[in-house]
Amino acid sequence: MSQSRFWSRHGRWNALIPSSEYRRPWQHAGTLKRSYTSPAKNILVHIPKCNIYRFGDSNISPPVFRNVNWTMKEGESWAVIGRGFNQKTALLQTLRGHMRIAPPPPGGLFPFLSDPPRDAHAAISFVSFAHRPSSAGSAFYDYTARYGAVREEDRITLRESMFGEYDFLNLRPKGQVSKTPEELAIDEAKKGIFDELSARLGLSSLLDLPLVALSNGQTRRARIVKAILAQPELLLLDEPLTGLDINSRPTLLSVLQSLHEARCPRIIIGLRVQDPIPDWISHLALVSDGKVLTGTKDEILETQELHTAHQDKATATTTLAKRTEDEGKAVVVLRNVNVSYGERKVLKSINWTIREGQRWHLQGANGSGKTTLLSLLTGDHPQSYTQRNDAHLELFAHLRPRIPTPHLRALIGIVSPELANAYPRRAQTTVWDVVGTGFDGTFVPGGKDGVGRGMDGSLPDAVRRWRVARVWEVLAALGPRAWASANANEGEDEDAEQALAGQTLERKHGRWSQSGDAVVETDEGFARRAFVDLSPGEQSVVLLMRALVGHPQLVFLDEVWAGMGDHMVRAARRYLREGGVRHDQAVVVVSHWEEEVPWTIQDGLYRFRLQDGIGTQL
Ligand SMILES: Nc1ncnc2c1ncn2[C@@H]1O[C@H](COP(=O)(O)OP(=O)(O)OP(=O)(O)O)[C@@H](O)[C@H]1O
Repeated sequence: MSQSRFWSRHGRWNALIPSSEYRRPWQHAGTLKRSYTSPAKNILVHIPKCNIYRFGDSNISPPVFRNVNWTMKEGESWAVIGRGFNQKTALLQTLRGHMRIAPPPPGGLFPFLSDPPRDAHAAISFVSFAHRPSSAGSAFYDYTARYGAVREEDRITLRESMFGEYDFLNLRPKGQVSKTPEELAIDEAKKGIFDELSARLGLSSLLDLPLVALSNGQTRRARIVKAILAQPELLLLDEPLTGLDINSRPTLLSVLQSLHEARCPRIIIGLRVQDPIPDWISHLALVSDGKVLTGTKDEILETQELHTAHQDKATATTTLAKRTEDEGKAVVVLRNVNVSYGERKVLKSINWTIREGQRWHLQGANGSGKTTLLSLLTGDHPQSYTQRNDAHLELFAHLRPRIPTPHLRALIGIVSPELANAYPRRAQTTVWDVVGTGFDGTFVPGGKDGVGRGMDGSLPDAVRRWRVARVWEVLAALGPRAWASANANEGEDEDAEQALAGQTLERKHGRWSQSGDAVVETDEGFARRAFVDLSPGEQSVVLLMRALVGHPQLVFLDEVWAGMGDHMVRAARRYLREGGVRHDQAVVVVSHWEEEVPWTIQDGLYRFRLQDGIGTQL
């Protein structure tokens, strides 16, 4: 069926065509028609000079946000931009009803939902790309399952995940009752929309793959499509661009723009301060140090806050030695390495040598095979064992089958979205425990002092003491005091360190430090906290500490900044550039944002790009 016939039969999902041509959403049978006459209906979000508290905190405790004055009107396009400590996400969580607003806004937080009254829980959706929530359980989730034969329970395909496995039988989701003609009409319209969105977001060729086989960026795009199909009235997307390759970003933004303009759904996006702000965004809510600054994009961009964040990137200095070329010892040698799933060839004849001391940026579009390549090097991929004939996979001067996987885990420090999702979140596991598992590359804390048992199970006392000292070292370099220092100094490190040294370091009132009453958690306090209770950004930092603590020969930093606040990123970048990794360690950074890599070409950075399965050193 041609596209125009499709639209005329089912009513258009107006968002997919320019909004100036068509502005009436939800016209197909059974869906809600909206009119926009009453003034309340034109106000989407209304927070008039209120404080925002965590539930359970009284009005005399310090609020998460003080004196918030935010009115979002129909027709405006808002982004929430946050620096540090996940405050952006806290503001978005406020819109989900996860915070207490005092006094409660007269007319409700969402005036547009008042006539006829609609349930905000049903009307507002939130998609976040933070790590696995703590509610997902404490067990280790085997993230390597996707590389091997797909298990029966993981067989559900992308298409089935959108519409249900028995959809073709036209049955209601959990019953045997056939769908009504009206339901079938809605389904058909939704499928058309789904096909259109899938095509625009590059998912069409993946619809019949098992969900577990999708790459990170492919999964993110699929989650956005699914959220849109659920027909919320307002969709909150937290960091939708993170993890998307450079070509997908404009496409996704243009889809979001047209959906928003057609109000099906309206969209608020959460961005990090360092993210580019899409042209179509007209208004910003800038969240910083317990304050929310709202206004037009131009007004907010003029404020000092955003400038400093951008300046920081330019001011860092490097300590990286000059390019080592062929001097260092080879830690990885790949020759003619291949990975395929049936007919699907993901990596074709890859040749790549990584030497000690080198810093690499591994590049490639979503689905180009970066994670697959790293999983060969970490030994997690079953095909790391089966490189035969002229294919050669050598790790730390041994052929892969000759080096036991537990040894590899101790020799490689890794941060990745897959590992972050998989890391067990047991109630009793502390930050110290998690960092301590980095020495042996395990997932279960153990050994005296929680610093592991060593490869042969007997850790000499001297090594144990070194490990303990080393945990304190990374806690100091990457923990809350380092973030506060990065926050305070905006570039002048020494002054800030001195200012901090004079402070009483104690923890008060959760994770959000308030402006004016600088409160910084001690390393000891942070080390004792339960990993599961940390914010996603804090968890990311702790997993970075885990990757670096043992000074492993090879470090993989895959989307290392995910979820981290601006201050954390600054502290971690500084540490990485200024001695956090030594000259005998090799580092591979995977990121779709060149500016996120802690080193530049001038510093001697090497680049390896995957495209259509082929790897090229640039
Ligand atoms: N079991 C499988 N069967 C078929 N294809 C698979 C399987 N596992 C992975 N793939 C495909 O392999 C390709 C490479 O995936 P990979 O996760 O390595 O990409 P990536 O470069 O890391 O992407 P991203 O930037 O989105 O993280 C993807 O197109 C994915 O769909």
